[in-house]
Amino acid sequence: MDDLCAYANRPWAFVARYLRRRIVPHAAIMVAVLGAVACSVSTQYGLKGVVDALGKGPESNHLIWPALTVLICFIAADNMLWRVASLIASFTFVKVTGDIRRDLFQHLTGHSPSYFADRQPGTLASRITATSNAIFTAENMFVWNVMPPCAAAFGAILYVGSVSVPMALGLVVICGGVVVLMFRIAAAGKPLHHDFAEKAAAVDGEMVDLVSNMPLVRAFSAYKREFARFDQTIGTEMKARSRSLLYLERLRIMHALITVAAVLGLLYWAIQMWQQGAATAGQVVLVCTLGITILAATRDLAVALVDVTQHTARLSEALRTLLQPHDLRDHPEAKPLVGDGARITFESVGFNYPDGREVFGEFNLDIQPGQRVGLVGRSGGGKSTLFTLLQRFYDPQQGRILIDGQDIGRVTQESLREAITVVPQDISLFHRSLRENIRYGRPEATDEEVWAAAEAARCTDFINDLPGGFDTIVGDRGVKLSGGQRQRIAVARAILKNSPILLLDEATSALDTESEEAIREALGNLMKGRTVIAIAHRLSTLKDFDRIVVLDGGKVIQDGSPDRLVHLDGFYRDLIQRETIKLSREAA
Ligand SMILES: Nc1ncnc2c1ncn2[C@@H]1O[C@H](COP(=O)(O)OP(=O)(O)OP(=O)(O)O)[C@@H](O)[C@H]1O
Repeated sequence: MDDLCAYANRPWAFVARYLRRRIVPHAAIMVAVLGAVACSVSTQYGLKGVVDALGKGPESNHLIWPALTVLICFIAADNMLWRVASLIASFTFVKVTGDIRRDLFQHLTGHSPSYFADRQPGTLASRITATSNAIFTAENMFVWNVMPPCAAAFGAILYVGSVSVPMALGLVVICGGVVVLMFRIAAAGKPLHHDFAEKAAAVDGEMVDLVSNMPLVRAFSAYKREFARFDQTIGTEMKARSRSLLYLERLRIMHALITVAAVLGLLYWAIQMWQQGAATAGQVVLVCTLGITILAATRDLAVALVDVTQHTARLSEALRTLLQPHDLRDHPEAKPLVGDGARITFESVGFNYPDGREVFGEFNLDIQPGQRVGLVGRSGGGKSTLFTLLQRFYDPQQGRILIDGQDIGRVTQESLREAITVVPQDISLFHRSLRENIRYGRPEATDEEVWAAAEAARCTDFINDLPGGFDTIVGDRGVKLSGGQRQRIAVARAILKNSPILLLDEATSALDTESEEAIREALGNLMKGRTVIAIAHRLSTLKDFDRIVVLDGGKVIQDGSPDRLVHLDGFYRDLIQRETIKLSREAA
């Protein structure tokens, strides 16, 4: 796939890319439509033949039947060609929408967390749909509403030329002038259409944000507040939409006035020619019907043109947002990471978030293969940032991060992510079955392997109690499971992934003793034989580690084995004392 970002500001080139991919059916549609239009315009010429034959009186019977046959053939071919075109279009246009959605979705998944942090997920999803819908509508409009009137007007002008060349030339000038004028006025309305496109995307984003936070809205009884806020967002979008539509309507009215005047002029001219004996009655009828064709054609063209302008605005807005370059790309010479025990080294790392907030100045940390390191420290100390840097969600501005001696900025992102498993605090589960959620760790795992991972993660007891067992659907983000159960599913998924490095962000929420015991055992199984860095909150977890690192303000302020640190004044001893007091209070 060529780089989609090149199309961020070229909506028409983007559309052309997908037309080229399916060039043969598109060409077939065009040929069929143009053929149908030619037949449709020729129908009026056939009608002229019939009128002229009738004008010669009842004795010209031999002229009427051939003229009628020609007319009927044109009508039949016209209808048949339309059906052929619409049959091919019904699968070609749909396939184009599939191609577009697939490519945009693939590009979207390559963005870094900072891209997603700055945007609402709902607006991104809706922009993908809006883009494919806009192109689907534009394709349909072009083929059914723009091309036929243009071709019909062209054919009609040719036939008018057969009656009077100056009349046909006059029509060319008028039609050309009208189209140029419409284009220019339509282009001037672009800011209004762009404004509407942005507001429409905001409504989608707000709606998804609201739906995904429904439990929060319910808990705070915030329906009225949220409804008022949503009402306001919709109100703003409706105003923008009305402004955009009114502009288009003004354009149509202006067009209607010009074309009515032009056709009246044409008729007057034809009647004058008839009065002077320079045209037959059939030719006057021909000019009359062709004039109406041209009127209808330029009106349809104008309507389609302005609608396409509005769709183009939505398309450009969506492409500008979606097709931003990926800020984390593989280095041109990136090689897959070669595992060798999983030693992790932070070497003079300096890092600021994109908003300029500095987290690490000159950070150094060396973790030996197979070592279990507990990260502790005050909130905001940089523990989670250390995880994001190790997964290369951001690149440090200074220094290097190495795994087994290889700079993570120089290895492929895929091999890096394969080497690291993360069990986050906020567990994400898909709205799929338990089996699929666990198997997510390794899609090719057999049922037996999935079950063994579930057993090692102490999941099987509760899975057996569920009505659907392993095939139970866990609900949106796993709402049908308890916090402890969700964690154990995440552990099973991580066991199945079986990567040499484990990053663990321990949940802070209190668990009952039984759950805590089950999770401790599950984590114990998961940590075996891996290099582990865990953001740890519980005393029971910390005692299993080889080393504790205390982070504060992006610096290591304590580093050593739990046994050593417990005897030194400092954050770790305070933490142990605080938790011991808490536990003894709870026991009392
Ligand atoms: N995406 C982000 N953009 C900008 N600043 C951020 C971002 N994420 C974190 N920060 C800032 O970076 C600093 C370190 O945050 P980090 O989440 O690493 O701390 P932490 O030690 O994990 O805290 P906690 O224990 O509360 O989770 C904080 O000041 C935080 O506000």
